[in-house]
Amino acid sequence: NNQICLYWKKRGIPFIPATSLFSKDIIRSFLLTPALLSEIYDRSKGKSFIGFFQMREPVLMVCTPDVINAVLNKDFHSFSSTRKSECSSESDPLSQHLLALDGEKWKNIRSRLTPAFTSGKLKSMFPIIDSHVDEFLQFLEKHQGESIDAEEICSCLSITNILSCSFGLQTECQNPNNARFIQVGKKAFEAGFWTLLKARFRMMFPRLFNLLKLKGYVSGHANFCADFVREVIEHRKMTGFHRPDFVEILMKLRSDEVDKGEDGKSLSDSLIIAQVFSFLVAGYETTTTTLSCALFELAQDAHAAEKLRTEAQDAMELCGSLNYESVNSMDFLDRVIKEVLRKHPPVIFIPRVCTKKTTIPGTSALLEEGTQLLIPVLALHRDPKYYPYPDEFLPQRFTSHSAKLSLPDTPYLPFSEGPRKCIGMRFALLELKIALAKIVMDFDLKLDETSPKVITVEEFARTYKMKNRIKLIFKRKSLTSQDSCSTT
Ligand code: HEM
Repeated sequence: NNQICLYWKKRGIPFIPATSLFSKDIIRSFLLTPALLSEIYDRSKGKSFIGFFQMREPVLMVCTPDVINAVLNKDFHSFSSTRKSECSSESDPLSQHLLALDGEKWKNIRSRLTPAFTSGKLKSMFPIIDSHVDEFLQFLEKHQGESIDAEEICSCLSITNILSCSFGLQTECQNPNNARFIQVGKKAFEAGFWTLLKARFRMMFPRLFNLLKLKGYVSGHANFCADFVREVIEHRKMTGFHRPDFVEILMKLRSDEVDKGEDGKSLSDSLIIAQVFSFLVAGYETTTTTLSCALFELAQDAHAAEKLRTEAQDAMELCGSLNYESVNSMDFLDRVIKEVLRKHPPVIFIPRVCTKKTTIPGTSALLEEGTQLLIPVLALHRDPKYYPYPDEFLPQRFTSHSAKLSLPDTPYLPFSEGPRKCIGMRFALLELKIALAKIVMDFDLKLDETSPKVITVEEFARTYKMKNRIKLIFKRKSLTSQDSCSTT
């Protein structure tokens, strides 16, 4: 142990000693549990950074907004990587997606994917998402008064939107013919306990992970989805079928590039498939968790739900319908979502790896190439220094008059910051806005009595632990004038 601790000592960096390999804490240290990360953050006691060990691997936790800003933004060139070694493309062709790439390959794909997420493209996708939300409302109507599992229904809406918008699947949530595809999509990427173990193993031993030809998903299911996208691409090439989804956008980007004479570098079918997979991997669980947590909070805050309803109705009246412009004009809706993502950020830490020998920004402490860094998003979002009453749900903290809630002043990082920031942020926000605005307009919602009133950080940060936990009851608004749910 002493030998290992020398690692941080030699660099003059404050640190927490490694736990013995035989201690029961070793599992927590391998899994990087939310509770452990909060403990490490608390022990940094206002220092800009603190070293610790994930099992025996040194990791630097970056704790203050100025240094975080340097790592994510200003000195991005020294910290552009998210893992120690790339996934091998031979053992895992689907891993040639944005989340798994680094360096020039990442830069190249990122810049080519960015045009797929402009407001114009998202606006054209509005009717697709809106139609899935309407099917979702029909489901709620059919099951009103029943106790419904929040995670189950939100994951269904989230996967349907992604399979439809990214994979080109023309689907209705409730159509039994699509049920198999939805189940397979969910199973392939569900963040179960084993997926978490594999993710941590890959983080610590990337070369061994590749050598063992392990994959971050269930191969059989993933191949089924990949074959499906391949068929969609072929079908569209042959028939010229038009639908404003990501498959079409990426195919169009490719043909534009070919027109510009960049044929040699054009996006191959498999690269397109890998990218739509990244949208599923990155967007499915994150959106599910956010929507479940938003419904959980609104079910317990009748005042916020009512305010949201009034705002949605006003926006409808002003614009004639709920459309791209009206959902984006809803200021309180925006604050509700911001506060949900502050209190329950689905990505609880952001990993970075030092890509060249460099000093910690603002200090003389030297970091070697390959050093792992970690930004503890959840712990920062729950620090009362930045967010008074951090465990309360207070959308009003995000007023236009409040202090600047972004780096380098305040750590607000649900989607991260800098060049590697979530590329799907605006797509995710659009889905969440349409769903929440429409749900509160049509339904009163309350928590089932069997449901806990508080979700612990361990629960929401581990989606598989949230299953069968939050139970909600929906009641159609028009039917409930006098017996509407009283939720306070
Ligand atoms: C509420 C929902 C979501 C949250 C909270 C979220 C959060 C994040 C975070 C924290 C990152 C890591 C950024 C970094 O390393 O600095 C990320 C990356 C990414 N996200 Fe999201 N995400 C969400 C939804 C989505 C959706 C719906 C999509 C796709 C349509 C998506 C696609 C991606 C991709 C491709 C990356 C990798 C970006 C890169 O490395 O360049 N995300 N997301």
